[in-house]
Amino acid sequence: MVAALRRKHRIHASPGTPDPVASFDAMPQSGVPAWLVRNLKSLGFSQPTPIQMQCFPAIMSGSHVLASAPTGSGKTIAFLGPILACLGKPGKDFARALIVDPSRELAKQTLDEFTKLTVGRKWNGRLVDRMSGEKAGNIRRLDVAVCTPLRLVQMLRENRISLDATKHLVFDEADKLLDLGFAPQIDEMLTFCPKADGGLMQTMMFSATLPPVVVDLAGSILTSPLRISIGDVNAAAPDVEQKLLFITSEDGKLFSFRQLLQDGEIKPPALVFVQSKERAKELFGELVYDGIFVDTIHADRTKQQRDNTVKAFRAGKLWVLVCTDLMARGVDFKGIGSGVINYDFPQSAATYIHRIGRTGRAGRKGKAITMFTIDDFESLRSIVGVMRQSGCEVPEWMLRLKQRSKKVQLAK
Ligand SMILES: Nc1ncnc2c1ncn2[C@@H]1O[C@H](COP(=O)(O)OP(=O)(O)OP(=O)(O)O)[C@@H](O)[C@H]1O
Repeated sequence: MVAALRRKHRIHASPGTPDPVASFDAMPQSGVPAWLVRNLKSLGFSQPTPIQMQCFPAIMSGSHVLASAPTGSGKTIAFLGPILACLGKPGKDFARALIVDPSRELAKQTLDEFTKLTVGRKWNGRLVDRMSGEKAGNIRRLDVAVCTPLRLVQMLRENRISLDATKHLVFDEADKLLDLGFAPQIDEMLTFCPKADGGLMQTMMFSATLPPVVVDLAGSILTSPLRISIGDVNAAAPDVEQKLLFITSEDGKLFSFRQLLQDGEIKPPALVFVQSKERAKELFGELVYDGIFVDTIHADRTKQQRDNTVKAFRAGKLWVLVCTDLMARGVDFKGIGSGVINYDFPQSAATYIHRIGRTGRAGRKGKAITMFTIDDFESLRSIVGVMRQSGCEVPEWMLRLKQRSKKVQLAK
């Protein structure tokens, strides 16, 4: 029966992983508090997603966990839920569980999910950022702390907070946190974590993409982790229709984008990814004069501006949100149906998977359009690989372009 359940939901688990739970109703028998199951159901969820089925018992067993599942498949609750079950009830210590997210937007969203899960109960959760850091010495009780690496390390370095009471640690979007941009901060933060029996407290890593090099790296941080994956590893979410759009020159992108909007190919709200903050500012400047309700999110915008923009987009007050890869990871916008546009070509298959994963979430259908020019030919192959793996037909003309790309490369 367990094997059949795993097969049905494409759950892969390393030997020794406890049996998955098939339904919310079965959860109390395996120690999940009744109030938590009630709250899960009152969110309108009829059954746990596959990653939740497997992660509740795996995390509640106390093991370290390395887990991957498609974008939008409910990974946040897959770690928050069992952590709350392990913590049992609100406590008196600081940061009993610590969730590390690569962006402030994602950290805030994780906290929102915590708030929904614990509604009606006296749990404490908060974003541990610079502001709360100033007051951090006064915060005694904190069940779940959510943070970004930079702020966390700053506060640890300045001895304003301590992780001595932390029992559960989650690296959300683990491959992003372990890549070059964040690795020094993660290394440093790990030196502040108390060790037991030579290892870290229960540590868990989650992402939709875990390339082999990250799995190796994770192996040096985690102790005998249970390895859990749903479906194909490093694949796009199954409910996203993926399209490629060839644009003859960079200048043609804006015209094509306007055309896509006009033809209804892109239906607002739309999330438009560009490569840099300069590109974001440039495109925003163009679209704002078209009378489109547009805004932008990139690293140069203040915290307040970013928060307001996310709020406005969520409330349906913006049609188009132009953003950098800052928004590629984890962010959950419910209304995006046919509106993820890669205006600038993603630099890696992982970035592509996460960007287009902003749509087609939680069982809803989605559509993503990726523009490319002759300058992107060299990167095309890995994205076409992801599309093929998802069962997309790669048109004949694309295959011809790939041949041309070889010539282009040779000509260089
Ligand atoms: N059991 C469930 N049934 C239906 N919807 C769910 C369930 N669990 C979570 N969701 C919803 O699914 C959406 C996606 O969840 P979440 O953001 O956790 O995805 P994710 O797997 O972390 O995605 P990403 O890899 O992009 O970060 C959220 O809106 C969440 O509330």
